[in-house]
Amino acid sequence: MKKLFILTGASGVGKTTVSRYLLQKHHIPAIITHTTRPQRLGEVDGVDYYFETPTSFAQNNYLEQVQYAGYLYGSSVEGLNKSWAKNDWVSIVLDTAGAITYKQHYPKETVIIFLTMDIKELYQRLQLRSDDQQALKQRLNSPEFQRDLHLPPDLKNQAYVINNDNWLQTQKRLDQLIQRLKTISHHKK
Ligand SMILES: Nc1nc2c(ncn2[C@@H]2O[C@H](COP(=O)(O)OP(=O)(O)O)[C@@H](O)[C@H]2O)c(=O)[nH]1
Ligand SMILES: Nc1ncnc2c1ncn2[C@@H]1O[C@H](COP(=O)(O)OP(=O)(O)O)[C@@H](O)[C@H]1O
Repeated sequence: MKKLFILTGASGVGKTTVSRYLLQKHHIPAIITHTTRPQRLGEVDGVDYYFETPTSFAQNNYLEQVQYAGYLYGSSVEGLNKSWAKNDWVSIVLDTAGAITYKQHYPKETVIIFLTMDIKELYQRLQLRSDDQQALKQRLNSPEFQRDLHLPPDLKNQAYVINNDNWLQTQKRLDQLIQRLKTISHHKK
């Protein structure tokens, strides 16, 4: 059965790290989404995101799109269907608004993983990752960042909440979850 793992939570909480782990350890590839945010050092166009100008962003056809800390982000049905054509289990990194939209569109297929972590540690991680203090400040103050620190009421009892303070523990939780879902889908066959 097809599955879509949605990795969500505030900036810096570990969504991208988890998505890479799901690929490396469990062969679950991530769907690439589109954004107008400037490329960060080390990010690759067509790998981390499709980096767009506001004009090119508007030309795509999105299942959903959001604004996050001043930039646009969007994901397409085409991207999902292309990924599902190659792999039954795929992942996507979304803000919580996107996670809610996907849950409504694909209630049976979505598995939502909401990541949390100690807030002080989160600020430190973001400081370490950021090369632009002004951009970081804008992000931390954005209503979207503040909103995504907590599980939204619409996702209550709909998400696996994983604390990512400790990477070894996170890997263990993810492995257990994947194993459980594999067992369930095996019994359904
Ligand atoms: N709804 C939605 N959110 C997205 C999409 N692409 C990325 N995001 C989310 O947008 C937010 C900002 O992403 P980014 O600028 O890469 O910052 P990060 O959270 O620090 O990695 C994160 O919560 C991403 O999960 C998308 O296509 N749709
Ligand atoms: N459990 C962890 N312990 C320590 N550092 C972590 C952990 N998980 C992620 N990181 C680091 O924190 C930073 C933010 O993680 P990232 O996956 O980019 O978050 P997000 O995609 O949610 O913004 C990265 O530098 C990453 O290497």
